[in-house]
Amino acid sequence: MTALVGLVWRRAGRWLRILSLLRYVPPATLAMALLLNVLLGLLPIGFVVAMSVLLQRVPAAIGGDPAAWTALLAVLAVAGAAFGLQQTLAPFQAAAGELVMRHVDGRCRVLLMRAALVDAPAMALDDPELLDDVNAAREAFDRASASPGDAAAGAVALVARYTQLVGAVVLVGITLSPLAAVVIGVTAVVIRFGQRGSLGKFGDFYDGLAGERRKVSYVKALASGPQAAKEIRLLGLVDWLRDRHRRDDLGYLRTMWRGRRALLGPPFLWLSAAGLVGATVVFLLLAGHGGLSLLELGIALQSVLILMRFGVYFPECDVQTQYGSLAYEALLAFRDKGRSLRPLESGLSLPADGLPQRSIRFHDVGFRYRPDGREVLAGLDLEVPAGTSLAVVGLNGAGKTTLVKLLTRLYDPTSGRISVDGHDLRDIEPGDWHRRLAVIFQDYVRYELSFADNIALGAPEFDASDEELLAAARRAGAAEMLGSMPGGPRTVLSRQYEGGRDLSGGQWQRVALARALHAVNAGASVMVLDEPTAQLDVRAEVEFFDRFLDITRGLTTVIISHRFSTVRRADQIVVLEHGRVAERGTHDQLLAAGGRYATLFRLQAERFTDETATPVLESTMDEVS
Ligand SMILES: Nc1ncnc2c1ncn2[C@@H]1O[C@H](COP(=O)(O)OP(=O)(O)OP(=O)(O)O)[C@@H](O)[C@H]1O
Repeated sequence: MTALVGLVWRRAGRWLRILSLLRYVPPATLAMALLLNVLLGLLPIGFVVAMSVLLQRVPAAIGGDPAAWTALLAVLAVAGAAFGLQQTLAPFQAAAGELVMRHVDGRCRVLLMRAALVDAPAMALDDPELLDDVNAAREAFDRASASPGDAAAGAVALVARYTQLVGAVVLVGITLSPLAAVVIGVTAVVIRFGQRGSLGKFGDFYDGLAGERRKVSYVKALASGPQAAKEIRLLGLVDWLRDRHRRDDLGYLRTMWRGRRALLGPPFLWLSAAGLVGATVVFLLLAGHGGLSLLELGIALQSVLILMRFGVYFPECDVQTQYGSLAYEALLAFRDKGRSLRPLESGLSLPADGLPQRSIRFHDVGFRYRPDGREVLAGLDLEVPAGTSLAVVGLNGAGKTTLVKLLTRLYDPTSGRISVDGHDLRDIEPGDWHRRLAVIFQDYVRYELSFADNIALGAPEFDASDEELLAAARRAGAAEMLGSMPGGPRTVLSRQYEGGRDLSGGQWQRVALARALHAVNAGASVMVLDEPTAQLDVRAEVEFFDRFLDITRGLTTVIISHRFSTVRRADQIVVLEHGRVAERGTHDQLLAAGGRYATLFRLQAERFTDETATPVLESTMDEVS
């Protein structure tokens, strides 16, 4: 009993959630969709009545009575109109459903975007359970499965089916008997709920396979997308990928088929049997009635047939409402779980205007990505005086990028705190703080947009002129490449668009630098550069550092680099090791101290003079450790 109540409660909740989506549809569109569906539910009932009247009038007409012929033709016209109107309205019903779907999906896409980029902290996107949810929602919007909009449109389409059900029950009640109406109505509803119940169980089972589906889609995307195409060809991975895809896909499909057989097969047989019993009872009642007219018999028989159609799946609503509601639930789960992972707000929301005036400080900061993970930063103490530059060097995995993620508040410290001019960073309004930052991450985004837009996105709220964007490009050494672009700053930075251009890694890095410089023009005062010259050639790197002081003048700069030539001009250099500062000082102080930095610098310098491979810190670090 408790299980049944639980089931009804869950189902009611699911339907309420689907119905709540209709608030995203403009009232006029919704009213039109509902009206069309009510009409399409009533028209078959009208057709049944008209055909039965027609049947009743045939004997009189063929008896030679001209008035009966006229009446027969009038009824035929009504039946024809009911049928014709059904056919005419069906495409409008589909179009109205499409409109409902588009309105709902449009709003849900924004909801997903907000959930991923605003509600959830960055760490939520490291959680595999949350990734399954976000993937389920994204799959739906990519039309790989039913979307929330499909669920809403499916719910509206159900109105036609249930209008028909009520109409047919009423007809059976009037023509046959109230008992027959109850029997047939209950049978139809039981079969309907049974079928939907097993579809629901299968839906939950399908939901549980989200992780498997993610694996299959990843391999599919890898094999068909352009990103990995070069490496796949060169490494000869085509056969491996094909086998891997076949194995994963078949493994997933076999599990799904097994579940589908087990969950849908037996209920289908039982429910069909129940339908047969209900129909037999009604036909027995029909046979025992005796005094039915031809009209009543015609109406009763056709109504019973309409009701029996409730025993099959409805192609326009069932899969849509079932899987579309799962996609919506996944979206809501992602949003709610993401919100629950948000660090507790301090309650303060200080403006970041003018910060930092004195310094940014890391106070005994500790950090782990997951509660059960290793400590990536441990007891990190660091001060960056405002208006100065700090360079951070360290082995791969030492925690340099993590430090940047904390400084930019994508994550908060697990212990300790970061302060800006004495204010805890958590007390400063995050959006405001972000506008004070100009950041280039190691994996900065290469937007498939125009050259100008790629730069303008450094400060989207700032209405920059082309001249301002070009000034940022010139300072970053990115303006030269415009000479070879037919569309100038409007050239899309991807060959996949007409007139578009692909850029080399180094050229992209200059565009990213221009984006950061544009953010500075728009008011940012803290510049964070994670490996800003990794992809620049030697000449470009020298140029960059010749201009480094000019570019960063007056700014508080944090620069991460494996190249010592890059960091030597920084006001302060720290060597990060095991999540804490191992050495600090200026380039000259660190060289004079003769410690780790000095050893590494000399090793790299020797490499330069030997004109061997590009000197990289990690290889030299490995040699001394
Ligand atoms: N999202 C994440 N979830 C879990 N662990 C992570 C995540 N990102 C980084 N790590 C781990 O944190 C450690 C520090 O990574 P981080 O990227 O900060 O190092 P890094 O010093 O910048 O390295 P590199 O020089 O290679 O860029 C590494 O062990 C890495 O595996």
